[in-house]
Amino acid sequence: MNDIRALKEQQRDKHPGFDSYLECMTRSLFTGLATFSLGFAGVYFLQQIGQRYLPYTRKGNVLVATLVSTVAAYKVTSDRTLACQARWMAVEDKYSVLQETLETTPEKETAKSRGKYTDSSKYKSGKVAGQRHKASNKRTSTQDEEDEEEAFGNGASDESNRAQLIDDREYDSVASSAMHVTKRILNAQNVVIIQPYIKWGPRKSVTKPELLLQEAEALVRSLPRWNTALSLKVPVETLEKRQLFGSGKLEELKAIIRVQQEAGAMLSCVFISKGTLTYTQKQTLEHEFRLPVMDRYSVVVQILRLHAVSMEAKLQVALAELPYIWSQVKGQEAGSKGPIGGSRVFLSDSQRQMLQLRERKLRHELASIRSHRELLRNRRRQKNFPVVAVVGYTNAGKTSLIKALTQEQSLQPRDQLFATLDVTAHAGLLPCKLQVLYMDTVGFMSDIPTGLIECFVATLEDAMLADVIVHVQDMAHEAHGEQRAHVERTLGSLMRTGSDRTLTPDRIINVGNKIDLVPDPNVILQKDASVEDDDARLHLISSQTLHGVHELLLEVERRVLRVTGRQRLTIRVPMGGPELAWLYKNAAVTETAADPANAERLLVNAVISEGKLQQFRHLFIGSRKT
Ligand SMILES: Nc1nc2c(ncn2[C@@H]2O[C@H](COP(=O)(O)OP(=O)(O)OP(=O)(O)O)[C@@H](O)[C@H]2O)c(=O)[nH]1
Ligand SMILES: [Mg+2]
Repeated sequence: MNDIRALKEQQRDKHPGFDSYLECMTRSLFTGLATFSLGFAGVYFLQQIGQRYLPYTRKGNVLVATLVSTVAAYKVTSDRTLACQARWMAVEDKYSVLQETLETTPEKETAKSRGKYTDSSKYKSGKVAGQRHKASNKRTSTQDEEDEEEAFGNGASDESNRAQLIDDREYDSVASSAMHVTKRILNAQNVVIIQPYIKWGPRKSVTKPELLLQEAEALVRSLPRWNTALSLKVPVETLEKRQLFGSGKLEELKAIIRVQQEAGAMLSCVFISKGTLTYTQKQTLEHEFRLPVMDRYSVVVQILRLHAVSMEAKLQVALAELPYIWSQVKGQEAGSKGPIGGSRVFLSDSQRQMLQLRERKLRHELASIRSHRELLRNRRRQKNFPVVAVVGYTNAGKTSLIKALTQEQSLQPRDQLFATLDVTAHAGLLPCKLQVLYMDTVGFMSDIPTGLIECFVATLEDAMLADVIVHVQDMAHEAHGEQRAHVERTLGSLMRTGSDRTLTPDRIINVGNKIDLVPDPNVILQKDASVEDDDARLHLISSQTLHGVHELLLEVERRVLRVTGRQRLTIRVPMGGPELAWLYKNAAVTETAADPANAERLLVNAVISEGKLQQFRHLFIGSRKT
């Protein structure tokens, strides 16, 4: 697993002997030999000086030097070996627990299909399974498997039921007539983008129309083989009008499209960048333009369909499509007499039943996946790894930031909207050597109907329950202020709806990303200097050049320690005793040193939670003082 390998490599420099037992022993032996040589040379040299005054023989000198350096070398080697052994065993145990935690996150499915992590079955056999058994000595792997079966029911048949739900031809034809979405984009699509905006009055668009248009273009760019043939912004009085635009404007738009077509452009569709078009608006515009018309909802659904990798994400997207189809059907039933010419959604009785049944099945399957997620979340909590969720507007650089913080090479940031559709866990190491799990999340976007986002809210539950939330903002984006406000509003409403945790400022770290693209970062710094609460300050970084990433890591550490009630302590433990191994396993050990006051003891600097400290006290203290 790449996370584990990267972590081990990071630790390797800091912990001699970390990587393998053999290496551990070899290093101890070399330290012993070095002590012997230095000791011998030192003692011999001192005796040579003393020989002027005392009657030493050469043989005597060698004998004394050998004796003294052998004792010193023995002491150093044995202490080092014991410490090394304890550390090696404990750290390996701890990693196997981490490995198991990552393996059993809901992302296991995603990871498998992306080939991101190694096959989990490998860890259930042989050496690693043995270690896992040792590490989680209260739970056996059989218990784990029973839990999984209990939560998932009969795994294989569930999988095939879910795959059937996704691959349903009858449904696909209904979806394609209602939304113009397709399973695969086979041919190049030339899209006309029209961005309507209200110029005056109380309902005036908050975001500048140029920025809205840029976002619409970015949505089109996120689809393979989709090109923008033409993009226009059009002022309107209201977004509710039957034909959306005034008659004069509509004629103007039709003429522009006609000119394009006469010049030989093969236009595929018109993308009206409005959340959802009503059935009548869509019908009217399709009739007028003589081209299929899509709105933001259907374009986003098309992107989500193509980017969904895990079964959960696919089911979520499938569920997100249904309200849209029903709204089109209802619009038609309401007797809106749209002109003939648009794509009508005729549903037979059996198709209606099919849609109703599909909705029930999708909800059932998602509920079962979510109960499994809950189970895994509880298990992850028991394992006590602090969780840091990375949230933000789509394309702000969440995945890139996690890559910068964890050095996990398998993460592939993409310049696409909604590139990440699954909440995935990635192991990282804080400067104090405490392991944390970073959760990558689905990006937010404004002007996306709530029905579409609701389906992904459940995946954000994990993020809401994280110890610390990192809010990534794209400082190079002109509308970063609006984007930040939108994310904060959405996070606030998510907290109100489902979570038992409050969104206190000490849990949120504001990160200003892509600072390498900002011509004058001082302007941002000056603005931020007026913020009184230190916790609300913006941390300026670039995930690409890694500028400010180390400072951010220190801030993440500070918050994690504070929020999770962990503390740094120096604990005195007997050399080679069980205490050291216990600390390596249950706390983050930063440093060990010989106790100058007592040669039999070690001073261990560790980061430990209050609960674990109580446990340590209970297990080891009482009979002795630390
Ligand atoms: N110049 C620059 N580009 C960056 C930086 N961080 C991210 N990017 C680029 O921004 C694009 C989006 O990055 P991602 O990390 O995929 O963004 P995201 O927030 O995970 O996006 P979604 O998963 O789609 O919501 C990619 O092309 C990155 O290479 C940065 O600090 N500087
Ligand atoms: Mg991402």
